[in-house]
Amino acid sequence: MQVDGNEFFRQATVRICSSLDIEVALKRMQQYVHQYLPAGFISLVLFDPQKNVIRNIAGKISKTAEKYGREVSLPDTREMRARWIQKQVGLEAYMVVNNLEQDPDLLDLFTRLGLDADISFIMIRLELEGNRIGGLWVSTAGRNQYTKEQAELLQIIHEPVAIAMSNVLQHREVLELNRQLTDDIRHLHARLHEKTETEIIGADQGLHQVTEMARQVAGLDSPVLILGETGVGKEVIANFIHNHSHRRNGPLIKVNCGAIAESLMDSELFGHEKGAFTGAVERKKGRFERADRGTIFLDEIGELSPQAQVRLLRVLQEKVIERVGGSREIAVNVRILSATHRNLQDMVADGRFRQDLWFRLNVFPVSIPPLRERKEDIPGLVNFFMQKKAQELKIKQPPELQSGALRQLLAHDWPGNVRELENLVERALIQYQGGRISFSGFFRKNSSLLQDTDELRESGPMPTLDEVMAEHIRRVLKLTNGKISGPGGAAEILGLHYSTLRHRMRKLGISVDRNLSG
Ligand SMILES: Nc1ncnc2c1ncn2[C@@H]1O[C@H](COP(=O)(O)OP(=O)(O)OP(=O)(O)O)[C@@H](O)[C@H]1O
Repeated sequence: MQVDGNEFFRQATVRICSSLDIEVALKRMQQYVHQYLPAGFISLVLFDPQKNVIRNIAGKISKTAEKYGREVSLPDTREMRARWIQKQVGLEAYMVVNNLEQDPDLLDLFTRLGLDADISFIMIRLELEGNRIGGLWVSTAGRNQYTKEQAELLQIIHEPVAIAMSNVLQHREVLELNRQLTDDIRHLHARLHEKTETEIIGADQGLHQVTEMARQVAGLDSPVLILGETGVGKEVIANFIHNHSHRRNGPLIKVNCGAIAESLMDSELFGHEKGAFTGAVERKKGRFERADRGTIFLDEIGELSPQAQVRLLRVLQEKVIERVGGSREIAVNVRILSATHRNLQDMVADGRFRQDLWFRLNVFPVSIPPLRERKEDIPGLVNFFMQKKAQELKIKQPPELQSGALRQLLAHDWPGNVRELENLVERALIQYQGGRISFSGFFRKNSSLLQDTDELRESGPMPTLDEVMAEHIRRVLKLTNGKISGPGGAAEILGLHYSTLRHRMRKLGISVDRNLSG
């Protein structure tokens, strides 16, 4: 068929520029080109000379190929590199392959891509400002389908196609930057609303040693492992270390390793490339990348899956991460703080936690004692939480404590540590109805005397009311060391006048050591 080159150029250019959606534009151009040469498949292939890889960015190169293919390494032979990089237009402006069997390098590439080798194709070199950016691929099934003249006809449109390809890439980059910005803003908003308390109550008392250790290590980049029961304030110490380090203006990214599904852990920590797995519709930065030039706080580190432990070890050793589905190493500059309420040493002994990872994390362990071992901190904590919670609940003036209230708090065992104390103060303030505040109601409700009905039914013959009362009074007397009246005495805790309590005790046959009674 006689073809007017100028008309071909004009019509093909109009089509490749006809839509912002490159898939639509490419399809229109394919339909036009197909009138002059077989064009079953048409695609734009990007070439990255640094990595010596190619990637399909629009259209399809065959029936079975993925639409947006992954990066594929080119065989690293001199001939192959010359084909893609040399600029001898005329010799390398296009490539016509009618029989892959005659081209071992290309055949190898096709085999690796899992593509049918029984095809013919033309690849037109695409350049922009003298640099090779990729190729226009046109292919059809069967051998010996193309002539040199057809390739030369296609070559006429290399410039408009290269410009269209460059526009697509820039447009996608803008979209990706936009998405990352939105993602970053979302994270910053989340951080703004996170509590980042830096004040350590008890820094001069029960937490003196812990605070000193945190201060010593804060300025260094060493990993710190923060140990302690749940709710003791591990996160408070992590905040303190970050805020006293040279990274304080960088991000502090918190990860609760126990709260992330195991299947998502790798992608959460290290990010993923688009298409890395079903649902990975966009590239996503992981928490390590977000923490770059800052600190990452890995809470509940004992919950990390074995795979994530291996990947974390690699970050600690090599200071690089690899996104899921990616092949590129990304350097990260991150300080690692971790915390757990578990005994990691036992977990190492049981084979549940990697010993090499434990050695790396345990460079500087800081153990926070439970609240029951530092009761001297309770008055300061109560005062702090009264102020804080009153503010949150919009109570103008936090109420004063009833005499004896503190004594009650000091007597409690605090299995839930500081968090339990914080919650108790909040509950008391919510229910506050004026006057001085007391916490006795909460402790009474928690008493084991008030078992639920099932437990009661199973616990054998029911005690009489007098027996229950007698046991409860004896417990309270034990708590107050036999003190009956006055602040913190048993009468106050039980909400009785002291003479009423004495009367009841006499009636129930409860005696008390006279030296202790008030
Ligand atoms: N020394 C402290 N000074 C001020 N607030 C504290 C202190 N210790 C704990 N808190 C408060 O108690 C609550 C629990 O503390 P935090 O979350 O740091 O405990 P954690 O040990 O990290 O808990 P978990 O084991 O559940 O992760 C938080 O609201 C925190 O602000």
